[in-house]
Amino acid sequence: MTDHLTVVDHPLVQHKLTHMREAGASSSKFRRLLREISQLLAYEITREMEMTTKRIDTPLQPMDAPVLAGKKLALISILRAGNGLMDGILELIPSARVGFVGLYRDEETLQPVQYYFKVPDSLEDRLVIAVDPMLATGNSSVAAIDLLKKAGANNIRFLCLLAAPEGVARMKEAHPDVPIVTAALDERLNEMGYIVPGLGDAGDRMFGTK
Ligand SMILES: O=P(O)(O)OC[C@H]1O[C@H](OP(=O)(O)OP(=O)(O)O)[C@H](O)[C@@H]1O
Ligand SMILES: O=c1cc[nH]c(=O)[nH]1
Ligand SMILES: [Mg+2]
Repeated sequence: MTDHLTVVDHPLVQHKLTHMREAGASSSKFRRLLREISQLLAYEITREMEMTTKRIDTPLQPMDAPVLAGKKLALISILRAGNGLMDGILELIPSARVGFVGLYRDEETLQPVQYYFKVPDSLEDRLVIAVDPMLATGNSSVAAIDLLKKAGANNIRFLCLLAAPEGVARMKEAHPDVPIVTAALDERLNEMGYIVPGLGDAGDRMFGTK
């Protein structure tokens, strides 16, 4: 991918996102819509994956048919909310290897606190897609990608549902080589570091916590 930021303005994505933003949406509805959107965003972020051909026999004749090249991609969920995107993407790419980066954002300092890290081997040979619904200050995604690079990843893309301009700028500064795919670029962050208009705390809305 060449653009640093891609906003997927597909009507189905935008319609589903509007329903997710609504304050009254239940956790089950929120999770279902996130799963559905994740597959549409994954479709976009996996464009331009490397391809090769495989010799096969159709019922009529042999052909050199397109297949994905190289090692299986690595899908990395930034816990917890990343899991809401990961499940749907795994349905689309069932052979993906899966990793987890456990981070939460300290509510006062807005700095990420790490509590878990487990990723597939040979990250340096894989396309790595890191997923987290929210890109707010960018502190969490920058930290997660720092860790992935330290573990060897060198071909990383970041998939999120909502991004704030502040977070996009922070990612561009820290990781200009990591393209971002999102469903929407919102207006700004509020004084608490929440994306506005946004949808609130994605993890809490998915899991029914406060
Ligand atoms: O760009 P930032 O300012 O770092 O904010 C974004 C982060 O905040 C949320 O996670 P949270 O800390 O609420 O953890 P959770 O997924 O466990 O709810 C979100 O899922 C991102 O990881
Ligand atoms: O608006 C925001 C900002 C950070 N994390 C969220 O879940 N929502
Ligand atoms: Mg949260």
